[in-house]
Amino acid sequence: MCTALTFNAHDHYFGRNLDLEVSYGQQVVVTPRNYNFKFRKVADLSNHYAMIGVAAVIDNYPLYFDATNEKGLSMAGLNYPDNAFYPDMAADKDNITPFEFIPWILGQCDSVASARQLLPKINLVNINFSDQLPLSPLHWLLADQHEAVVIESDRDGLHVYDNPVGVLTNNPTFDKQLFNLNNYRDLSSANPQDTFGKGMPLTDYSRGLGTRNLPGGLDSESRFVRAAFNKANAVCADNEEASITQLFHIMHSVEQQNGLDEVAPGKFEFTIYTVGYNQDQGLLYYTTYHNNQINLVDMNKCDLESTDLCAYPFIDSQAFNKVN
Ligand SMILES: C[C@H](CCC(=O)NCCS(=O)(=O)O)[C@H]1CC[C@H]2[C@@H]3[C@H](O)C[C@@H]4C[C@H](O)CC[C@]4(C)[C@H]3C[C@H](O)[C@]12C
Repeated sequence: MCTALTFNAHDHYFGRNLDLEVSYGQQVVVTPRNYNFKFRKVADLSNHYAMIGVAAVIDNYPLYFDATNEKGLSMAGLNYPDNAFYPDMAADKDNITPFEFIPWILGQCDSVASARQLLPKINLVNINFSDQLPLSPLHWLLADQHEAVVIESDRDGLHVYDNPVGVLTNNPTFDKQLFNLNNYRDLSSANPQDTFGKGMPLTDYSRGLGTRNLPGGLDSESRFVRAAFNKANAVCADNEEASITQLFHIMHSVEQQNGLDEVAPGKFEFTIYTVGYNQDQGLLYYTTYHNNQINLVDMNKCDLESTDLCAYPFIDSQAFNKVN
């Protein structure tokens, strides 16, 4: 499972946890403006917006899991099993494969508003990257500094949902996830009033009672509610360090600890990495499961006019700050 969300604080931020039991050799990858993006069924994009993100690079092609472009538009693909449906070719549409979707949108759009112009023309066509890397059942969170949408390709077509909470996890469909928040309207960062009933005075015995019914599970509905609540109530000082620190606290509040989510006998899904993008400055911050230190990659330190990908392997081991 995975979680992605937007967070507005000192600047505008976009976070994503990748929860999985296997690695695809992903790394931080900057695609400069003149890298030639090949597409299976539409014309190449030889000049496009530069982007930074997490990708598996296969045959010099960046298979992005999540990314942000130089205009601050961010996008992440999250698992959407049993619901995602990718149709056959459609003659009257732009036939984009699911693995090309992030480059197609981030390469050409500077905002959600401009992506809204392209989305109705897109058919997410059922073409594999390769036999070894078959189609992934995904849905996507797409966000700029001002708004977020969720894109789901279901049996009945492509849905673009406005996302007022700026959060996405996995199943069920996004409209159901959003409706489910109504069941939690009593949650509060303040201790609740005693409304239990007459003749039964109850004690305010602990701080935090307003969050007692916040779901704690790792399932996708619980993480959706927890991420939405934690984000909506987050406070932090108005600077970059405090904003990034707070974003990573929110992301880690829905992370998967190794050992808690068994997906096959003796095999556990866990939060392999957490990324936090500063959308205004082209920065990618990350932690990995084995490295709590927040690491920073700045896309502007790569030659953004180049034709070649610029890749940085994850630093995936713990560095203790030795005090004595
Ligand atoms: C599985 C990943 C999503 C994380 C997630 O939601 N996991 C939870 C699993 S579950 O719900 O609990 O079953 C997704 C996110 C991005 C995906 C990758 C990207 O789409 C890029 C390529 C696309 C290729 O078609 C398949 C390999 C792949 C490299 C994908 C493998 C996998 O499907 C990834 C890594």
